Amino acid sequence: MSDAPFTSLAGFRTLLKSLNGPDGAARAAAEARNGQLTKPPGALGRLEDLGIWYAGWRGDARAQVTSPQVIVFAANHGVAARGVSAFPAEVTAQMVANFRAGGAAVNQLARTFGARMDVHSIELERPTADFTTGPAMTEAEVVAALAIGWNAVDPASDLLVAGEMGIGNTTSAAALAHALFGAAPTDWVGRGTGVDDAGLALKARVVGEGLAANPGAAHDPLEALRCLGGRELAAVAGAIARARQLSIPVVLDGFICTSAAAVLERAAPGALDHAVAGHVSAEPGHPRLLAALDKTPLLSLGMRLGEGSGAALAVAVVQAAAACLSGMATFAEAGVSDG
Ligand SMILES: O=C(O)c1ccc[n+]([C@@H]2O[C@H](COP(=O)([O-])O)[C@@H](O)[C@H]2O)c1
Ligand SMILES: Cc1cc2nc[nH]c2cc1C
Repeated sequence: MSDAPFTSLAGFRTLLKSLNGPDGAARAAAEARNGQLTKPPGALGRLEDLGIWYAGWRGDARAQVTSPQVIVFAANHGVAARGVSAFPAEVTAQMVANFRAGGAAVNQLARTFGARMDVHSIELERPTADFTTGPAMTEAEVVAALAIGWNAVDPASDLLVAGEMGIGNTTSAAALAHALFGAAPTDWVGRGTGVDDAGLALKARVVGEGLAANPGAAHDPLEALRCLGGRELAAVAGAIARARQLSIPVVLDGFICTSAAAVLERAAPGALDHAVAGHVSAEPGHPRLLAALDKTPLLSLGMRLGEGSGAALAVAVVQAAAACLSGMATFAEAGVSDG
């Protein structure tokens, strides 16, 4: 645990502008090693780029993924009272209990790939304000949530998944994406947990109302997070920023996680260079968001659960990429004739 080195959005913005890059020497060594491994050049496809990317950020040409961390941040949204979800807001707290008991999908995925899992429930009894009537959070509230995410990252971990749980948060994520990237509200809304056609139309109206009620959100990504986001989205953003400071690569999850991450990239271009898209969600705004961020997902399995599940599954792909790059023999070592 650490005390977050910011106490205001201005402080967080300053920090984002001074982020570290990957280790160029380790990356170059990984590239050179990849070129000598016992396979035709490029035969491991994207796994090769992924392994080199991971090695560069870890500062070790033979880095392996041995201590991944999955964190699930949960919070409640005032906008849920507008009827934008197929499920009642109580489900957020009920799912937190399920995460803690080990019964959710993400628990099984984290365990399958040897990841530590932590759950941070953020003031569930105090939902954010309904963003169609004004800002969802005060500056103190959004900074506190960013700090919860920042402090949740284990410095000893070597890969991070920041998941989320919050009934109503696909509407918040759509509003955030709309503020960050423009386009129409209908381009960003989807069925979330399963709303019907009327629910989908309501979500688009609510997103439009959110921008109208918070005009400053369109001009400043961190202000967009404060006005349209939620505590779990801010915590996801804080955790991803902290991972960057610790040189811990990140696997992004679905639509909500990616919208929170997008705040960082819009506030400081390059702020997501240490992150890969774990999967593309069935939520229709997600492929659009990934395209805007120039990220190609590792997996496309039609998942739309959130809670870090798609990213936890993609941890296996990053583990595999790092294992090949670090563990394979070179042509010289194996006595295999090269081409
Ligand atoms: O990750 C995704 O792309 C995703 C897509 C749809 C729904 N979810 C999850 O479902 C919840 C939000 O859905 P909703 O309908 O309440 O806005 C929240 O807990 C998310 O984790 C997540
Ligand atoms: C049951 C349920 C589980 C979830 N996990 C993440 N978001 C969720 C939303 C619902 C409704």
